[in-house]
Amino acid sequence: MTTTSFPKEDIKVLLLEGLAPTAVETFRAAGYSNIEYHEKSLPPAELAAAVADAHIVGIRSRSHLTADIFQNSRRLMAVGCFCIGTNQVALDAAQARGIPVFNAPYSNTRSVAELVIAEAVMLMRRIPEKNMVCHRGGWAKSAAGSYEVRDKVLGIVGYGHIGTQVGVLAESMGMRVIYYDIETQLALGNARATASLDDLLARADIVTLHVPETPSTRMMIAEPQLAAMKQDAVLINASRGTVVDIDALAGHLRSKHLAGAAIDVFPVEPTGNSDPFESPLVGMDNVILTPHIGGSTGEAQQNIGLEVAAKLVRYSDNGSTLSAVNFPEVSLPEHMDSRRLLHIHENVPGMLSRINELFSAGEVNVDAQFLQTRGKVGYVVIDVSASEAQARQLKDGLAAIPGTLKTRLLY
Ligand SMILES: NC(=O)C1=CN([C@@H]2O[C@H](COP(=O)(O)OP(=O)(O)OC[C@H]3O[C@@H](n4cnc5c(N)ncnc54)[C@H](O)[C@@H]3O)[C@@H](O)[C@H]2O)C=CC1
Ligand SMILES: O=C(O)CCC(=O)C(=O)O
Repeated sequence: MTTTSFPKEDIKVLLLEGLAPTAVETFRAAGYSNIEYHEKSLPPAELAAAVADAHIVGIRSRSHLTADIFQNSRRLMAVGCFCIGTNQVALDAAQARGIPVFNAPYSNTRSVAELVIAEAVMLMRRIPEKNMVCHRGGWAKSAAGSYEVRDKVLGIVGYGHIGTQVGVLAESMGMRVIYYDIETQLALGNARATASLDDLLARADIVTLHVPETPSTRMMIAEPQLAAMKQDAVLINASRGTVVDIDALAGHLRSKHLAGAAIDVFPVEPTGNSDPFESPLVGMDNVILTPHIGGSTGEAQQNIGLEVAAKLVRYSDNGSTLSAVNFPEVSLPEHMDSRRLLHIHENVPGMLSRINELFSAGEVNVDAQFLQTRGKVGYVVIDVSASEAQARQLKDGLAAIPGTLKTRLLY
């Protein structure tokens, strides 16, 4: 009674970007054997073709799933972002095709926060420059420009899951934490909200960015904001590359207005480890450059693999969409004694009555019904006591309702 409407071995799972083995194991343990696994992201044309052939797709931050890809991927049922950010996915286009997108909103939070704290210490001690001098066979033993982080002001831009973790860790080391967020956020410990971004930039010795990529955060730290930072302050960006004007940052580092930076994310990132990396910051001794590894720890990747794969399996097996980022959220009980029909449709008036007419005309007993809408999409789940043939007939009937985006039958 828990198999999906077509055999699980026919459900093609495409996993890109070297997802942790826990992801593959979770699919296999749930009976999904048709798994195509890639260590890297794919070039755009290959990606489009591979996604068009898949029912379930798992990616990280490098694979850009565009509106065109969704338009041409008729089999696609669900997408899993095995990370926090979902800016690489055209979420509205996915929604319009009836495709839920899941992510792992917390699994790598701690990993990013730890890296940021480590970088704050390294930058305040001017370790990047000293490290380079040693590598070149020199010796730069000096306390000039080196400071403890204790009692320094840490300015956190974006006080969400990661920002708050960074703040808690920083306070435990004696830093004074201030933050700026567009939403009113509960201050943890002794952290204090600032009145504005400019206020934060004028007061912080260390500025760290933890905002998502959105229109409001694009180039949020550009020339005027960099100019507003304190002399000898340092900047850490482990959010998204589009948040900082990287050329302007290079200028402020070169002129020694800013003492250093640690940058993990870039406006354009290589698609794989064999591709070249280019940035105006390359070769600058006062900059720590890392290849988007804020969330790349064993712990984070294992947990993300389990979490997102489990969400995809649950949706495929049971229809639950809890924590989908673009889709009506429904947490469903198991349906051991019923057959379950899923109907994803355009969110227009009268849809539910058309669905119900179909069931009363068919004289089928409805055991349970769940409805949720979000944006332009509605999602109805109906459990029925019906034979397989009756259920298939109902599925065909549902598919014929104008405005239907997708239907599925779970046994
Ligand atoms: N470097 C890496 O490997 C990783 C990077 N990230 C990035 O970090 C970002 C933040 O992650 P979380 O803290 O989990 O997200 P979150 O959603 O919990 O927090 C983001 C915060 O930023 C605030 N915000 C949004 N727009 C803003 C604006 N214009 N000005 C000020 N605040 C604004 C939000 O209100 C929210 O409080 C993710 O969206 C992702 O892009 C996440 C994980 C790993
Ligand atoms: O590890 C990754 O591929 C992406 C991490 C990240 O940026 C995120 O979780 O948003």
